[in-house]
Amino acid sequence: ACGQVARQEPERSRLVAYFSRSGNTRVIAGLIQRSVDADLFEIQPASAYPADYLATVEQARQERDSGFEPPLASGVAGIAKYDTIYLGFPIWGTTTPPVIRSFLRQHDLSGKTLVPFVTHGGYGLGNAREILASHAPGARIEPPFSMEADQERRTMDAVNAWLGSS
Ligand SMILES: Cc1cc2nc3c(=O)[nH]c(=O)nc-3n(C[C@H](O)[C@H](O)[C@H](O)COP(=O)(O)O)c2cc1C
Repeated sequence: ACGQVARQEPERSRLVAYFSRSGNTRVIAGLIQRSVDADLFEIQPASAYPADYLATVEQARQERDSGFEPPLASGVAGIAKYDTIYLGFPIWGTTTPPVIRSFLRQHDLSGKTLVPFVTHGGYGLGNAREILASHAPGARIEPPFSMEADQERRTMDAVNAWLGSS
């Protein structure tokens, strides 16, 4: 018989999941994804943060202080098939953005390897490592890759100064 064998793409075992507001972390996510041949998932809140930077800072501060975990726009289908998750985010208010806590709460990463990649505006990782450890129990968490990246605040200050003087 002429057996019809469904040709399937080999399933990828690596996932790059990231959150990015101003694009710095997204650039790194793309670099990793193309380098290690991973699936890519953008973590997004169900309701987007304000376009205004200062309004976002204030909302993020309130959500951090109250421990709020914002609902996500969507989750990763079939998280079980991945053995390595590269998780990328910016530092917000010296910690992980609230959506990262939501993401870790909603996806069981136990038994998986978690590779954090982090951008910050010059003040370092804050308590992000502790949050990852407490929210991804059972995951093997690798030392994070981190780097300083451009701050939206600096761009905003420069543009506002120019607008105010023109
Ligand atoms: C709401 C908010 C809070 C931030 N808080 C911090 C902070 O506490 N420490 C820091 O070094 N950078 C802070 N930053 C700067 C970002 O971490 C940095 O610009 C990062 O690269 C942005 O990544 P993205 O472009 O992927 O969104 C903050 C940025 C925003 C929008």
